[in-house]
Amino acid sequence: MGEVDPAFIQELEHRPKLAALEAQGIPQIDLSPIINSSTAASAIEDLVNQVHDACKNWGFFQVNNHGVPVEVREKMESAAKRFFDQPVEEKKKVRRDEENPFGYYDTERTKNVRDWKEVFDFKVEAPTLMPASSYESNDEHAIKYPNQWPHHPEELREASEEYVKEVLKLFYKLLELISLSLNLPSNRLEAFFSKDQTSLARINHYPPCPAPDLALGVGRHKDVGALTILAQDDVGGLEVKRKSDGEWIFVKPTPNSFIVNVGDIMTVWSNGKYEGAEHRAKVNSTRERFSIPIFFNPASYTVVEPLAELIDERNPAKYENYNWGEFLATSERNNFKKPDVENIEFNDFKKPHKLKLDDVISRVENVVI
Ligand SMILES: O=C(O)CCC(=O)C(=O)O
Ligand SMILES: [Fe+2]
Repeated sequence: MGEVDPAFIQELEHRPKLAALEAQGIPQIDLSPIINSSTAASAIEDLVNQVHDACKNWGFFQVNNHGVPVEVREKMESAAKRFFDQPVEEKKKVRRDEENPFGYYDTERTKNVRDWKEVFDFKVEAPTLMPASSYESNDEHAIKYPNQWPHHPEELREASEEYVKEVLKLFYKLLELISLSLNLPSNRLEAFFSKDQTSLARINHYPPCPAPDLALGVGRHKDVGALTILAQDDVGGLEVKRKSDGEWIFVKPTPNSFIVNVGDIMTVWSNGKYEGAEHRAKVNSTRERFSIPIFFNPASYTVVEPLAELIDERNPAKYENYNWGEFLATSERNNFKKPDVENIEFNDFKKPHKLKLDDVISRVENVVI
């Protein structure tokens, strides 16, 4: 990546402050009650309440005692480092392109500004049934995309597959807790993921940056899927926009914990009870940083709409329904073929019936950029 190309430079108001604000961080949730089999019902109830408050007030929380074995995570992290330590020509052997949207990529933009990062993407379920780029609603053009695994390091595939298997178990536990926290049966959301899920795992590598005051590793955004589970290393850089006052709060790295956040699909399912928060990743001039998010998404043919149990006369649906595959096809086509335009985001794609101030602001920004 070398020196700072103007394409990486953030507008003045979006540049990061180098001193981090750590006060009153995201909620910490200890999942041991659901890992131990002999847990009292009251402990589960307490956990469900914590999940409810975290999803509602922050859209983000951190979990520990989550059941993912530390060795599995360490193996994943060391294979990831070995992959990115290689020369760029080697990494580009598995580059993502119009034929295959998964693999290595180093030119991603968020809100039309280059991110100071390189990524390696792979699907949780492979091959994944994804809509072809020209989407039709009864899509006969769905394509089964395989993952592209590099020859070097050889262990990346096995380490990744093992890692995903363990994080999936955590995901299903969180999904149960979230269902309960919305006063729904614990298995209410599971069916969305039982077949053809389009979940995506990503390894983010942020090299040291000569201008960490001007560029960002990932610019401000909300995740578009249902739920994200992210592992970050000990360097730190993730910041979450606190809902109560709009301040950017640094998420202090905690060894062996995971960061969980709500995405736009969950916002719609919950009819706006749980809304994800904007977040971004800062970079620094001395240390490279890694983070590994898994974006959990339903099957591409899912129609995303507020859950019927959560709407009634007093709580009418706040969102129109939309087809997840159509959203994916539109945003992916946009990112591959028209790199100079804004990436498609949820707010541009489907407008809630009732506009909230946030939506208005983000659309105004989209126009200005
Ligand atoms: O690196 C991080 O901490 C955040 C990454 C992120 O938000 C993303 O990849 O969507
Ligand atoms: Fe994100």
